[in-house]
Amino acid sequence: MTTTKAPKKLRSQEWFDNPDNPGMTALYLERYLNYGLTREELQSGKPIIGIAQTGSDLSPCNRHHIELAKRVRDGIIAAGGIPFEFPVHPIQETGKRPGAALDRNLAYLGLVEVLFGYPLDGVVLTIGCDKTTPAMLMGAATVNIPAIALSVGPMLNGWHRGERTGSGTIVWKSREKLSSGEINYDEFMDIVASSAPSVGYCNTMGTATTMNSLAEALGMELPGGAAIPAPYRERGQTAYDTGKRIVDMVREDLKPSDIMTRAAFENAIVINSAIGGSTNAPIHLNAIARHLDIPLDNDDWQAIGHDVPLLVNLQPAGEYLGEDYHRAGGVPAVVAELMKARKLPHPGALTVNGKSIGANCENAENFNTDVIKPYDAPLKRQAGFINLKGNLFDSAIMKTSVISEEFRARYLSNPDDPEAFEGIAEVFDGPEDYHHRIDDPNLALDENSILIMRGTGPIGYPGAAEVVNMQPPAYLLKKGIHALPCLGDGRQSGTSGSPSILNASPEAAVNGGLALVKSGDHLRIDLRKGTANILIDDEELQKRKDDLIAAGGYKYPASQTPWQAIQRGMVGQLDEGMVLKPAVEFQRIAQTKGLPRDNH
Ligand SMILES: CC(C)(O)[C@@H](O)C(=O)O
Repeated sequence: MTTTKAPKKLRSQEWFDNPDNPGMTALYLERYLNYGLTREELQSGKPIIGIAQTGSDLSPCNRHHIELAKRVRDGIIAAGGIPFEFPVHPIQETGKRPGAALDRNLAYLGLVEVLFGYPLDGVVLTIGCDKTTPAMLMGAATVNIPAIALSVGPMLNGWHRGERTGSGTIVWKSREKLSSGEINYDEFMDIVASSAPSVGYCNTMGTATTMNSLAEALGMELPGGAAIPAPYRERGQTAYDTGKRIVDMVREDLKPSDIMTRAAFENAIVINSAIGGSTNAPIHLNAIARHLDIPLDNDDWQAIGHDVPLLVNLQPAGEYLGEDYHRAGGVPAVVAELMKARKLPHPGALTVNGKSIGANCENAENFNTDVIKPYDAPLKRQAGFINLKGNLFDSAIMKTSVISEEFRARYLSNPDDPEAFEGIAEVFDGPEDYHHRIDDPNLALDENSILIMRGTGPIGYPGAAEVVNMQPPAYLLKKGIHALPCLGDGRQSGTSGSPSILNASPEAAVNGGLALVKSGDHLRIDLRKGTANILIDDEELQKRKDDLIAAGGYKYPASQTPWQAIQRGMVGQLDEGMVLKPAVEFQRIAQTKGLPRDNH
């Protein structure tokens, strides 16, 4: 499928070439002429292309975009456009406290104001670190001017003593060894540093590689663009091609709403299961969809994604890392495997290059079937998410592809009650409480314990922190118990191999079911039925709720910054994408709200 649309007056010309209002036109033009740009350039109908720059010294995962933007500029100029690079509020997953997710909606708001308020005809979205990708796609969806995403790419593979060390995943594995005394603090630091050997984002299938792969799956990146490691030659070349392509997209008036359709989201859900994508993906894709007025929820993730097998053998669900993923063929090779099995739901979905995802990928070669498994010989069958419900919450996600053999044998193998387990709750109010008490022998935790982390959702821990993957106490680790069931209203790193029950909505901070659980309560989780319940009767549960509300509701720490307070007042829950409620009413503003008014 290709797109050809009649040329229309460029948006930027309303600023730069409006003879009906010479005063304003002169004012809009004069300062931009100071860059050495000529009137001829700005008034001849050349598309003005924004480069939304997410790289900075505060955001190491995206910092390489500062280099790549040079090649994007070259591409834009080569295709007859004019590049205008501008900064985006930095979001660094590993650096920002109390959590980078708090800033996703802030960066989104900033991008919307820039795209709407300046003379831009199209935009290159420089994506990478976890939240930069959804923030940019949400902004592009809202303003709906032609947009194309460029990944910064993963870091090179990490190595330590001849073994691959993957971002994040090695932290969770090695902290167990540190706790049980197998390695010391310095060794721990060296092992973790080895996993971050170059520019780029996490080299595992963490949230960054997931979200960049899904940006490609949604059709918003050039084919093959997600997996190229940041330092590779092809990365700069893709940057150049991306710059060239956005100019033509403006000429074709190919907009995010033409590409990110319900069909594209359904493709992305299937591809997410096949790559073993992060539990953060439903949050962000549900959010992007909301900004496009496309219905999408966690029931869709289970219905469309659960039966899809795991094909990509990357950590944390598998063994390899980002360079291997790229060399095996990246997203196009995964899509080709799905297509051969007729499991890509919508091969006809349009992508930024003007062709369908099916046309782009059907002949893509899989160069390493140990890294990208054929559909009929997957790493795991039925590897998508389960959407659990019950009196504990209305929705919480469990990633089945990271359920280990040890976990399955201990919790999910009772022949009389397959896929279900019961346990006794130990409740922690936030990560501080967990760190303070987990090794206390008086808790007497054992394999029947279920660890609960609450107060960590979008309101309780503003933005919802990645704190739910809790390791067992040292005394259980030493006995060989590497994972207890974990459950929480916060999130978990996409690099974690723990099969936690995450993103529970509504959260404790709005007096959801988790606020009512007490340590010692019996819980029942049934993966086949998709249920998670406290085993107490409804009357007792209602009484606990009444008592909690009478006592003023679940308590959480006060806001520490203005944005924390503002967002807390208007943010939704994780199952609905943690979006700002008023913001979703502003879908497609460039089409529905006209142009902004003149400023003088
Ligand atoms: C590893 C991080 C920082 O936790 C994140 O990038 C993720 O994968 O979720």
